Amino acid sequence: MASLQQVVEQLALAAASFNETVALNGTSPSNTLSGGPFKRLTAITSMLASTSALRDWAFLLVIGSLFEVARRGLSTFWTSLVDAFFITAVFDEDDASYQWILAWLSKQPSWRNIRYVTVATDTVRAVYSEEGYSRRGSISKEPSYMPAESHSYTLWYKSRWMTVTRVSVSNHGGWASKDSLQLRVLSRRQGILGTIIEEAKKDWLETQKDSLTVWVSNSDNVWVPLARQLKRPLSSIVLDPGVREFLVKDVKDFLASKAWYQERGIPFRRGYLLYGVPGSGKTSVIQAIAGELCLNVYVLALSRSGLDDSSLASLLSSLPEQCIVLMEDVDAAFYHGLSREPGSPTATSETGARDRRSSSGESPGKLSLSGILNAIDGIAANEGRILFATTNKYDVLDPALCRPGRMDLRLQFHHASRYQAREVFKRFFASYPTEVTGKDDVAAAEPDVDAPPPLDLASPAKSQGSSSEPSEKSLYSGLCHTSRAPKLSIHELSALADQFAAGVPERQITMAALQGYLMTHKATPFKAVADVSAWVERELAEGHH
Ligand SMILES: Nc1ncnc2c1ncn2[C@@H]1O[C@H](COP(=O)(O)OP(=O)(O)OP(=O)(O)O)[C@@H](O)[C@H]1O
Repeated sequence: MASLQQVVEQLALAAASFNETVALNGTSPSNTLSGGPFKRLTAITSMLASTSALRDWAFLLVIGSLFEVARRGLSTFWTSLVDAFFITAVFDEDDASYQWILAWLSKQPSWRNIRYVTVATDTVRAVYSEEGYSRRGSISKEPSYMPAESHSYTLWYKSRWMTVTRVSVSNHGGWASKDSLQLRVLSRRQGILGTIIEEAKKDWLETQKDSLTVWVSNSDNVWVPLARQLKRPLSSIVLDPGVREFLVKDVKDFLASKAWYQERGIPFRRGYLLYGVPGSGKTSVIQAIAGELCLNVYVLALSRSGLDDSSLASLLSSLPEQCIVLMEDVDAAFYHGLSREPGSPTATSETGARDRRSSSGESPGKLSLSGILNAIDGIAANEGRILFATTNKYDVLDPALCRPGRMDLRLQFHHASRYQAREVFKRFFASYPTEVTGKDDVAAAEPDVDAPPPLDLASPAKSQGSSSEPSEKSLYSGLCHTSRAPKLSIHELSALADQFAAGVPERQITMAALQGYLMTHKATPFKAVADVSAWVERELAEGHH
């Protein structure tokens, strides 16, 4: 060890005189090679190479190696100990089980006592308690507590000790990060994990019962949740008689027929093409069906730049077993210069589409028609999915896309019929929350506990004409419009709805436009009826339809 000390001293001396020489002479180190510092360096080198110094180096090496071996041994021992006594599970953010575990955690009594959390208020990540849904049916942004990043929590579950750690791993050079939850339960029985996951899934479904999650694919071609939406009641969709019921029955039948499909060797998939005028309810009916059947919606934008044949196939094959895939405006892909074969020149596009795209600076997609067709019904396409495609331009679509097996059911949506106009009016001004039920008067309607006492406008004689409607001033009285609007009996409502429908020409106005018009008369049904003809004239003159 003495020689080591000498080496250190020599090094210090050499460094000091080296600095001195450079500072005084302003010479570069190469100029000093023949001077004192060089001699000292030579002395150090020979000392380092001497037998005693080598012995000391070897000694240090052995000590260091022993320490490292001991450290690794301890770490392996700890890992085996943990493996022997703990069950460890990792839940990745990309997987549905991640959300289940978050929902489950929020319900654990010991979770309420944690003292360091990340607060989430966005509707996708946050795990809402039952109270998170306000009584009026909207998703309130109540904060929920998520595990903080890189922090470990200790919990007790069924008298078992467990830890929860949220880890965030960054990728793409730190631009993106991916979360995972690590659960470690002190137990030798693996069944405990199954119990937790079962319970977590149940809790999650419970929090989801009034809402559905909309997923989109991100630039990495991975499904990510975009939004949680309250379910839209099916009854809010007004189509011609029987159409809505037919569609829902068909989807339900499909979901219940897995064995039937298997027995006959038919791929268990079904595709629906809803086409027709914009604003006729295509998207709305899909949303309502998803809510009715508790299916999440996976939105696939074929015109998204960066989407190519292989990523489309992998996205469609990584869907959960029962879900709705929504390809909105499926014509957009064709319009934007879709090629028939991978790498071939555009075959189905309108002339000049590619030029338009390059001049607009849009990045060229590598999606081909055969890629889309393969993704929809190829060998890798997953089972049990329901595909809904919508378009306003049926003629642009390639017939191969529309054939049965890909689009099993094609449904055309039109401008509003008089029937639809009547029904949408009834829905708008019914003073009870559900569908028009045939109840005779408002007294039979369910009481609205939040509303102030109803206005006394029930008598038809009194309610004729604008005098029965709330005055202009009352429109801004601060009451919600449902309490400002006159409470109409079922007979009054029917009569008004008939008058309204008579003012709407058959199949010339869209449902969206009708809805927009009624929105401007939320509290004034009589005025809505009185002004409808004039409004229709204006709409048609302006060529909106
Ligand atoms: N049949 C309908 N019943 C009830 N509401 C409707 C109906 N059609 C349209 N609406 C209303 O009009 C608006 C637009 O409807 P939606 O987006 O479903 O139409 P769309 O046919 O999908 O239009 P686009 O082709 O432009 O996407 C929504 O707010 C919806 O509530």
